Amino acid sequence: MEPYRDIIELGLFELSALINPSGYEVSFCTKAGVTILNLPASGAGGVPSLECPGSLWTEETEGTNGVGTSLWEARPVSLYKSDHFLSRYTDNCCAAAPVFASSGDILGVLNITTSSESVSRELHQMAYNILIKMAEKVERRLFRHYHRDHCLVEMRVSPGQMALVAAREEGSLIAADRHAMNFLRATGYGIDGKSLWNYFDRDNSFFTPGSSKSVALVHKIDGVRIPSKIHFPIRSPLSSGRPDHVARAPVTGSRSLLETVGSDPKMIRNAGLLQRVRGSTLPVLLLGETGTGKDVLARAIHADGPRSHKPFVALNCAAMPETLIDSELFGYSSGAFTGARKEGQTGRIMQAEGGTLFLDEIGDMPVALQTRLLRFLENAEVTPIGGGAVRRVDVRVIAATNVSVAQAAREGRFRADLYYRLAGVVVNLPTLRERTDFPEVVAKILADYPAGAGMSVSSAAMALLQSYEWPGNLRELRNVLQRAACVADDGMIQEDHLFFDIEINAGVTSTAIAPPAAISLPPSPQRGDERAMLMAALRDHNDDAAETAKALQMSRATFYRRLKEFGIRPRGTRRIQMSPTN
Ligand SMILES: Nc1ncnc2c1ncn2[C@@H]1O[C@H](COP(=O)(O)OP(=O)(O)OP(=O)(O)O)[C@@H](O)[C@H]1O
Repeated sequence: MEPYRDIIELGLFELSALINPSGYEVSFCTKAGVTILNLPASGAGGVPSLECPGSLWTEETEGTNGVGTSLWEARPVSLYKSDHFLSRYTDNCCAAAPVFASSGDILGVLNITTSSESVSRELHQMAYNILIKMAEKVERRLFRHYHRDHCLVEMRVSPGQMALVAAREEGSLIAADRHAMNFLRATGYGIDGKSLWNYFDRDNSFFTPGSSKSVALVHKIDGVRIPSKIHFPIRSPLSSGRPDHVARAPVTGSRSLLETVGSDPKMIRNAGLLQRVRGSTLPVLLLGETGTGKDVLARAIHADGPRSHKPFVALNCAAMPETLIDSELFGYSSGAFTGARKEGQTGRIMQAEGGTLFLDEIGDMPVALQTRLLRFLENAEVTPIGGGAVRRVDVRVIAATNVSVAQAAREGRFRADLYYRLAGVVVNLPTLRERTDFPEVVAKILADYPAGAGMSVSSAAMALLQSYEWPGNLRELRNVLQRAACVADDGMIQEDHLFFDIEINAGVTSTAIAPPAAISLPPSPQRGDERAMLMAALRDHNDDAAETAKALQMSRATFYRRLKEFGIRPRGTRRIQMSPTN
């Protein structure tokens, strides 16, 4: 179970992002019916979760219920209020879909539940459809992960159905998912000891590994062409990029100053300045908006300097009460105050001896403490609270803040003399929207994150990222990319994998934040789900608008109008070609 946990968590996360606004909580239960993972409904406040971890949902114990019935029948199940057997559940709507392991056994079920009164039968049906798609997606991810060292063939066996097989490079079959099994068995064969070429005309292009490629496998018996994609082993050095990418995450080792600064001219100037004072003890003051990378840069300055083999000690001055900062910084002698340790405590400054002391959020340091810090910076001596021997300390101080200390000094909240002491070298970090090396930053952040390493970003997704304001700067970009890397299915981040922190930002920043058009928030949960459903349907039909519209039983004109209404921007060329008669 453990190796699969990450993949299942990603599925839950993605499912939650899609249906949580309608008041659903999502969970995963083992094949024994025990909830092991749960994401509560947003805005649930103190309302207890319906499916908390550890709860048991078998048919025997709880009567007809989503999880238990789905496990029993080994198929997706949806229950709307009075469909439940026990009266205590008849206010709830739930649905569950089994997830099959690549062996064909049930691994567990994905489950959605809500007690929200506003969920109509239609909305629940939509949520159910999304759940089924997600369970299949999780299954495909599990299959791909399990067979990542084999050739993977993705066959579109019907307009809405993808089937996966794992094969050796010469075509002999290793495994097939349940959709492929159905498809191949339909020809009257099992897969044991078989090769792809028992079912399809031999395709010589299959034998030239190098990258993912699209082929049409021609069925031996009826000559039907099955559009397929072949992916050679992901770990093979031969499996290089796909055509539609603009950023490919390089593999990075430990982060140096130069790696940290990227190729933005302002950051390069900063790096040059820092290199020139590399060996000195001149204090460095890092100024920049929240999330611009001050902490990361401080660590890189230390790691790249002659003190790298000595401690790097960080103290967040905003996160501690005044009394604690004092004792944290300077330490205290035995019995200095009530509650103090008998043997006293060494302060952070002493702990950083020979190395670097990083004072984060220095602009929030209480004025009384600023005086003590100034004294230390002037004479490099520490006197623990409660007395004791004065110690000389050799540390380099790096301070950082996202508030304007110059302004704070003018207003008397920050000692001007401390400002000048700290400002030996002042480094202004540009905001993310000012940086000129955006794609490079994206690649670097992706490479830092296990699920992101090796991921590409489509041109459209990159354009969308670049159009955003990024009030949370690199930190926010990291969050968005991490989420996207979690939900992207095939190594490529697309527009609809991007979920921005708009709600969070709306609460905490004064900057005007324009959400990019394609992710504008839906006005109501129902609309949100319809949008998600449209996007899921498009994905399932390989972004083919004609096929998607047909599957949804909509005219193409209506389908395009809905896409436009929901701000869904089509990707492939087929989607933007529409005949005037439609
Ligand atoms: N050079 C970089 N390359 C890649 N990612 C970076 C870089 N700098 C910062 N980040 C990402 O942005 C996140 C936030 O960076 P950091 O904590 O250094 O910002 P900060 O300016 O100190 O923020 P705050 O002022 O809120 O403390 C990091 O955790 C990291 O994920």
